Amino acid sequence: MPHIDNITFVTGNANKLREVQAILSPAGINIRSESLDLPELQGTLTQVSSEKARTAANLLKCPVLTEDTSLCFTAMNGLPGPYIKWFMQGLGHEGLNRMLVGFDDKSADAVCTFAYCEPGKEPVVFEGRTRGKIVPARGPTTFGWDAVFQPAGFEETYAEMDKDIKNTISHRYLSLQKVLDFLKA
Ligand SMILES: O=c1nc[nH]c2c1ncn2[C@H]1C[C@H](O)[C@@H](COP(=O)(O)OP(=O)(O)OP(=O)(O)O)O1
Ligand SMILES: [Mg+2]
Repeated sequence: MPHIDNITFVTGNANKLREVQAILSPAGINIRSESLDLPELQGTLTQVSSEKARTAANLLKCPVLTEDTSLCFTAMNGLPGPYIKWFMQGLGHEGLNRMLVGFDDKSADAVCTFAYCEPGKEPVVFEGRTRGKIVPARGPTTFGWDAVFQPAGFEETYAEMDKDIKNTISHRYLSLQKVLDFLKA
């Protein structure tokens, strides 16, 4: 099992990379990274994520970490899920809210699915989930759907929160803790 310093985190999303670095830095970890927008298969959260890692490991020929992020509306049986990127791009914050007009249940799960893979081996998947609800956009609109997701137990959206708070309760934080436990074991 390689040390985390010898694993490359592959993502095309600079905001994700920034958060991963911020979550890992208190532990003194400085992860390598590679900016690549990998092709993504359709399927369950686990399938999308593990195939992304397999592709990255085969491309870069080294141990990799990738992650896929989903936003799962309870009223829609978990959709848009891993397809949130395209819904966000096509509909924007207002459209995401409009999707839930007609449903009383505005709850949603933010899910981060990390996958670790060594070339030629099977990917290992780690899931982190933060429960919350979809609200009209509040706060800076710098990162994806942060402005419309209000985590349960908080009055602020992810976008309004201090980054230090988001990074200790987020789907990404929870998933990354599982990755660290796996790498330590
Ligand atoms: O904490 C987050 N807060 C708000 N929005 C977020 C978050 N994390 C990902 N996002 C957005 C980015 C993309 O629109 C979609 C996930 O798609 P996803 O394929 O995982 O991300 P991506 O294509 O931007 O980067 P990557 O190269 O790692 O696949 O949700
Ligand atoms: Mg992607």
